[in-house]
Amino acid sequence: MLEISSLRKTYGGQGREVEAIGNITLTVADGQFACVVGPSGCGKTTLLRCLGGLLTPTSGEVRVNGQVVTGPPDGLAIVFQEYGRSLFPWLRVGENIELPLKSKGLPRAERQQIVTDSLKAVGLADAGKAYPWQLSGGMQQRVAIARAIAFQPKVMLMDEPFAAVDAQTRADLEDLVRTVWKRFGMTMLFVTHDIDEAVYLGQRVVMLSSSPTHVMENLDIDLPDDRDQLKTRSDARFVELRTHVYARIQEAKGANGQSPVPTAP
Ligand SMILES: Nc1ncnc2c1ncn2[C@@H]1O[C@H](COP(=O)(O)OP(=O)(O)OP(=O)(O)O)[C@@H](O)[C@H]1O
Repeated sequence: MLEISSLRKTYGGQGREVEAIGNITLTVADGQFACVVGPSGCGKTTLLRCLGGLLTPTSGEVRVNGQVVTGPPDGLAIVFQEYGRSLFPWLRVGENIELPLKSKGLPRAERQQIVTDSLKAVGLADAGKAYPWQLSGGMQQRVAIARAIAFQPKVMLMDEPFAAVDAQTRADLEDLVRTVWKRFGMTMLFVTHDIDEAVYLGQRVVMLSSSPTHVMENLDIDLPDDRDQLKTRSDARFVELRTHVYARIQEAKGANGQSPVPTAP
């Protein structure tokens, strides 16, 4: 469970203060898949960093599984956009996944089993001995997801994880994330720029306003649970939902003086 209460975050320094988050209140229930969208610079990454205990809120409170976040919380994993920077190039894929497990104090045999299972879960059963740089971008992001799964998190945060991969790989990874979420039942908060991706993946889409950032709308995604890249995306309800989200984000951009895209989606 994620509970964000009146969260405000400003960055300061050298006489210039930036209000990254104005006032966000948001709850994500256990096991829910929520996607967050909003105009560029509205504080999505800042929000995830506060949840992950990597940044201290200026005011307000963030709780993960009932505990106030004051540092990286137990049972929480984050997958970042820059897989190239999040994997250690001098460690093999299996060692990358095993590393955080060492801090859990698990015996070696158990760690190895978890590494094998996690790689299998992301379709990379044979990649354990490779180095990350020997793999494609999409495969490296699978490794980053495998590492997060291996940690058996109750909560998974994903920050634009597929922004740097090609469209076909992106579609495969989206389906992988849905499969992993269903299999492991974690609470998922997924930040994306891509409105279609948010509607395709989520049970709910949280729309953030532009600065001063607040939750503009919480939209339930009432699409069937079984999602399919072709069928779901051509479903009339999918088109309706993504059009609604698109219009709201354009509105938010307009309100902030950013020029909205002139044509309808
Ligand atoms: N370390 C920092 N120091 C100062 N300002 C920062 C810092 N990090 C982010 N900001 C500012 O805070 C605001 C929110 O940034 P953030 O990266 O959280 O937004 P975002 O919604 O994730 O952006 P995007 O959609 O473009 O990735 C921006 O104005 C940004 O310039």
